Amino acid sequence: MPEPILVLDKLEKHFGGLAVTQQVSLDLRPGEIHALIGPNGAGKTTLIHLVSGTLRPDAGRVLLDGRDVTRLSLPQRARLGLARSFQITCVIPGFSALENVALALQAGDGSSFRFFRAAHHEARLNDAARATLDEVGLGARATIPAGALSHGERRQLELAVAIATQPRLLLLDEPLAGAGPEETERLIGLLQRLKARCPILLVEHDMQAVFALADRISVLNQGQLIVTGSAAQIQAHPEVQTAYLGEDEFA
Ligand SMILES: Nc1ncnc2c1ncn2[C@@H]1O[C@H](COP(=O)(O)OP(=O)(O)OP(=O)(O)O)[C@@H](O)[C@H]1O
Repeated sequence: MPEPILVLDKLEKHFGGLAVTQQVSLDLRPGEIHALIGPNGAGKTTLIHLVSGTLRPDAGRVLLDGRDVTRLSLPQRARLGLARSFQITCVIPGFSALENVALALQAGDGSSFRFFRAAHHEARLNDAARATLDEVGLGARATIPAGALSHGERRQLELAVAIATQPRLLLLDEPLAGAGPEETERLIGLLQRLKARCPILLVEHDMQAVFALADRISVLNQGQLIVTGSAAQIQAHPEVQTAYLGEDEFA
């Protein structure tokens, strides 16, 4: 089995007296989509914050490629290849899709944003940006301002911006939220293709999408990890069914 890219080791987080993350351990391996699910308030978003570096755990460790990054800030983790999409991704509405990706590529190169005017004329950068847009299925929309893209296309662009920095992994918090049925299908296909290049830790409420996409699923409930397993394993798990009582995902 390949070495995991990301390891969460007994992570703990409290907000006042509330234990929101309790001894949570899981890993993310190359080529996989690992979905994190659980009822409302289970602690999924908090766990993503602990991984990205927005929040520091009270105890436990986050390892990226075997390196302990627990004490590193969000930008320091991002530089090591931890890309979080959709909440911190900066897409500039007035810039074309191509310019947005070129800017991300340039930032990933370590060059200064001061040079972006010159850079967007640079053929090499544009070729790479175009290839990234092709990869997410937006090649034909390269010249359209980001602000004029449809909701689903904007998500595709956000993914292009995220992968332009050549991350080691992607943290995706509800990438399908607000997408219509066709857009959802397109995004599922895209995530399926992207995972070979970049493994994905995914928080998603759309259970059908989770079952279609995830190689492994971890279920959180009240801050505790109940089980990690395949879709069939977690669907058959009695504690998972109890945790979801009253919610419609497993009805
Ligand atoms: N900054 C905070 N201060 C205090 N309590 C918080 C804070 N952030 C989250 N919580 C609490 O922690 C618990 C877990 O919240 P979290 O947002 O991580 O859950 P979630 O599984 O992502 O929920 P949802 O599916 O509804 O988005 C909730 O009870 C929430 O009210």
